[in-house]
Amino acid sequence: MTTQRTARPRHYLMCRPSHFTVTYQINPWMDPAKPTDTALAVLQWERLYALYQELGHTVELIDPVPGLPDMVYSANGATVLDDRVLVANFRHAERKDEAAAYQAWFEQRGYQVVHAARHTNEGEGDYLVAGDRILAGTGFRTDLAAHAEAEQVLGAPVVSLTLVDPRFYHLDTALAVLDDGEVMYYPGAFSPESREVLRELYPDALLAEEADAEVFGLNAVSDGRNVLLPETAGNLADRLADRGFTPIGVDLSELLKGGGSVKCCTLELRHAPAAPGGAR
Ligand SMILES: CN(C)C(=N)NCCC[C@H](N)C(=O)O
Repeated sequence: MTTQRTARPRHYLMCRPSHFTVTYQINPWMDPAKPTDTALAVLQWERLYALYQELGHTVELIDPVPGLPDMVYSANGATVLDDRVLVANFRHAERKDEAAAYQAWFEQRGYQVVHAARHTNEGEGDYLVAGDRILAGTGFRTDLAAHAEAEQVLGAPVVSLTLVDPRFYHLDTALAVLDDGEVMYYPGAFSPESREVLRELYPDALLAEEADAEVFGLNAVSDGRNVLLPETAGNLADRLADRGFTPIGVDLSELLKGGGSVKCCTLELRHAPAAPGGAR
């Protein structure tokens, strides 16, 4: 019998790709010699933005900043748990200034804790909240030392996972949280030790094949029932359907040129009810 899945309304932060282009290379997917089409990127992004709202989710927006073309990947801006925000501290100079924009956005909304990170971390690119724990990537972008800082600031136990394949440079390219206790991942992206950790924590996980991982199929967003993922990850979509999820294919081919897809464009805001007199 197929498991019945229940969607939970979510709250997301997105950034319109008004200034999207690829003029530098900080991951293997980016090629500045390949032309980009900003108008098409905006159109594809608008479809994702509309889709979330059609599914009953709330989406807030942060203003894109000229000269910060990667700001569309809002998942990298911070990690939010209840009323606590750990702001990103980007590895590469090209993205460093994004942190101030994200920090200001959260401060203006009256979050209790808005922590400017001491250690290099790239937000939900490497921190995925999975029920009561945080799965944390390291190896390419987020420093291992940052994981202890995340645990302290966000107040949840962190499980460190080491990424070993440069194509999958953020945890959210290699693993997606489908529900509090359920994940899908591509084993080949992880060190043998981390594969063992994942096997123990999630013996029933959906294991993705390389072909689906390579088209960023794991860069997916789930609300517990609907799973939005790149439309090219057809095999993975079928396997999600077998497990009772509703896969929804999305075309973000322009944003793939920057090395990101659905999840990268989506930062989840998980917060407690605003305190009396709070700004939200
Ligand atoms: C799924 N991924 C990797 C993300 N969470 N973010 C995409 C960041 C892309 C940007 N050009 C960079 O290389 O930082």
